[in-house]
Amino acid sequence: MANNGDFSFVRTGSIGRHGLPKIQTHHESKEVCHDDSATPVKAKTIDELHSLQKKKSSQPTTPITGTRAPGSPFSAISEEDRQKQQLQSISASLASLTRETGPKVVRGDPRTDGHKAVHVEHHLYDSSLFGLSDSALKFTHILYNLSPAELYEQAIKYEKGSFITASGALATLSGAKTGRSPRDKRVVKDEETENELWWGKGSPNIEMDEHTFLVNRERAVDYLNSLDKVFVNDQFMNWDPEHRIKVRIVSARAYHSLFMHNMCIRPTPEELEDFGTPDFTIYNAGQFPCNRYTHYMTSSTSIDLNLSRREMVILGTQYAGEMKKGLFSVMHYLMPKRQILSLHSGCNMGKDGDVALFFGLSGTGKTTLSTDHNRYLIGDDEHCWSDNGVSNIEGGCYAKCIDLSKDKEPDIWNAIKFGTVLENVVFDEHNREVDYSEKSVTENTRAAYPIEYIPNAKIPCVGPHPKNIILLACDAFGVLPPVSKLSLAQTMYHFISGYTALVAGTEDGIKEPQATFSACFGAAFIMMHPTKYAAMLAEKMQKHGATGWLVNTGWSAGRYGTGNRIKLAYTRKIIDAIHSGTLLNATYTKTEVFGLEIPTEIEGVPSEILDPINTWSDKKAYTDTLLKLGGLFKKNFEVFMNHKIGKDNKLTEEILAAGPIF
Ligand SMILES: Nc1ncnc2c1ncn2[C@@H]1O[C@H](COP(=O)(O)OP(=O)(O)O)[C@@H](O)[C@H]1O
Ligand SMILES: C=C(OP(=O)(O)O)C(=O)O
Ligand SMILES: [Ca+2]
Ligand SMILES: [Mn+2]
Repeated sequence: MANNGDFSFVRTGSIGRHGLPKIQTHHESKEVCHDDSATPVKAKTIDELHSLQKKKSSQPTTPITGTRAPGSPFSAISEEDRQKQQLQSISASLASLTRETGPKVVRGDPRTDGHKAVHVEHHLYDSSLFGLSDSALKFTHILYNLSPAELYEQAIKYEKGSFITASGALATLSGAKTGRSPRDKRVVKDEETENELWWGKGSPNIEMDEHTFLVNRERAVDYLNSLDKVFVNDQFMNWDPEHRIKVRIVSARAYHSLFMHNMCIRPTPEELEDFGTPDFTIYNAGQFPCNRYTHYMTSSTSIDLNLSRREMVILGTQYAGEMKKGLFSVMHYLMPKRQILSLHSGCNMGKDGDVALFFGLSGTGKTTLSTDHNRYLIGDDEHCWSDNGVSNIEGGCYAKCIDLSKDKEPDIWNAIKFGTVLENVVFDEHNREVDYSEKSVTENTRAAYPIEYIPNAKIPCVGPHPKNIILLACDAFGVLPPVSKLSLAQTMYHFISGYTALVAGTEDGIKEPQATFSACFGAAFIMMHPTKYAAMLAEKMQKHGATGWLVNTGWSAGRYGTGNRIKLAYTRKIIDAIHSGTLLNATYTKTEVFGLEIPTEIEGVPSEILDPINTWSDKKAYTDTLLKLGGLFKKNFEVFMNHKIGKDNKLTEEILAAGPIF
C-alpha cells in the first residue's frame, strides 16, 4: 500500500471496523467471535479514515500538490523550491500595477487544505513600506491545473447551476451572456499595432489605449485577488512543436478552468515542470463588470487584448468561448508574423493521408462535418498551415448541441461524458437526461470536450498539406447549390467574402434570412487586413495543388420558411465524394449569376437537388432571390476592390472577376 501519511499504527484490538469500541466481555479472549470478516481499516477516527481516501498523486497534472521526490529524472531542484517558483510566477502574473507587487499566494482550496500552504510573500517590494492595504494582508489561494474530477467537485460545491448529467458531463450556466460579444472587444493601439493591425471600417479591432487597458487589467486583477481562491491553468496552444505557445489562464470559476483544460493542449507532467513564464496570459474576471464610465467602454462587458503585454482581460461576460476565441485572435497575429497561416476551419484526414479543411462561420458545419467516423479528426475549429503542413491550435472541440441526435452525430453524442463541459443545456431534474431540443436558456448550447474523446482523433493533431479546401455556407436564401467546384480565383473570392445567412430569430414567427459576410470566414478573429490571409491561402493552395469547393449546408427548395435545410446525410455524401476524389472528375454545368460549376450527379444524393432551381416551385421567386443575394455579395465586396491580393496582379484581377455577374 502506498504511504498515505505518517499515521500508520498497529490495531489495538479494542477498536472495531467502524471505529466504535467493542463490547468487552469479562476477560480479553482470543476466542472472541469477530463478525468482521474483511480486514479492518487502519484508522482510529473518521478524520483519519477520510485522510486515507486520497492517495498522494503519483502522476500529477497538478505539480503544486505533487510529491515527486527530489532527484527524479525531471528535476534538478527540490520539489519545495519548484513549488515556490511556480507560486512566484503566479504571484507575478497577478501583480497589481498600482501596488507594484503580486499578491501573497498559497496553494490549495482554502476550505480544505489551505493549512498545508507554501506561502509566497510579496518580495518584489517590501510590503511594509508602501501601498499597504487590506488586500496586501490576505492570501490568494491558487488552484493550479486541477484535474477534471477536482474541478467537478469545485464546481458542484461552489458554483450554482453546476450539475452532473446522466451521461457524466458537467452541466454549467454561463450567466447572462450565452454567446460571444464581438462589439465589446478592444485591442490596444500602440506604436507597433497601429501599423501592423487592421483598423477602421469592417475591422473587428476596436481600439483602446494602453492606459485604459491597465485600468481594466487592474480591475480584473483586484477582483481576482479579492476572492478566496483563483484557478490557474498552464497549457499550450498549437500542436506544431516549433510554434507552440504557452498560455496561462487565471479565472474565478471551476467551469472556466475545466473548459480551458479541455480546449487547450494539456501538458504532460514533465512539460509542466519546465513550463516557466507563459507567452500569453488571460485574466478572466467575467463575473465582474467593467466600469462603463471608463474611456472606450460602451457596455459593462469588455474583452481587452494587449499584444505588446501579451495579456487579455475579460470583464462582464462568463461565456467561455471568449477565452478560446480570444487566444485564436492572438494566434492570428503571432502566426502570420512567422509566415504561418492561421485558419478558422475544421480539419480531418483520410486513411491515405488526404487532408481537408472546412472553413465556415458559426453554425455552418465545421465541427459536424470534420467529426467524421470514417476519417481522422485533426481539429474542429482553429488551425495553422505552415511549410510543414497543418496543425490544430487546440486540444479540444466545442460542439453545438442544439437538436443533437445520437443517430446523426454519434461521435459528438458519445463525447458528452465525464469531463465534458455542457453549457446552458436543459435536463430532467431527476434523472438528469439532457433534452437537446430545449432552447429555454439559449439556442447556443455547447459541449466542450478533449479531442481524444472523439475515437478517431489524430494525436498529435497534425497532418500533411491539405488537398481539399471546403468553404461552408449555410444559405438560408436557398439559392446556392449544395456543392460547387471552385477555381482558385473563385475560392479566394468566396474566402474573402465569407458568406453565410442565418435566420435572425424564431420567436416572433418567420424572419428574413440575414446575410452575414465575415472576411476569411472569421473577421471577428483576424488581426490584420483580410487580404494578408487571403494572399497566404492563395499561395499555399497554388503551391500544394489544393482544390476549392463551396458547400451549402443551408436551405433547398425555397428560402427559410418555405424550403428545408439540406439533409445532413446528403451533405455527408457530398463531402465523401470530395474526399474520395470522385467529384473532381464528375460532369459539371455552370450556374447563372454566380458562375458556379455544379456536378450533375453524386452517389447517394438525389440529382434534382444539385441545381437549386429544380427544387423551387416558384421559379420567379428563385431568380429574384438569386439576384438579391448576388447584389449583397457585390455590395459587400466593394471595400476590397482597391486591394491587391499578394504580389500577383493577374490573380487579383481574376478574383475581382470571380464574383456574381449580372
Ligand atoms: N446539412 C447539414 N450540414 C451540416 N450541418 C447541419 C446540416 N443540417 C443541420 N446541421 C446542423 O447544423 C449545425 C452545424 O453546426 P457546427 O458544426 O457546430 O458549426 P460550426 O462548427 O461551423 O460552428 C449542427 O447543429 C448540425 O447538426
Ligand atoms: C466558439 C465559437 O465558434 P463556432 O461557432 O465557430 O464553433 C463561437 O462562436 O463562440
Ligand atoms: Ca521539457
Ligand atoms: Mn464549431
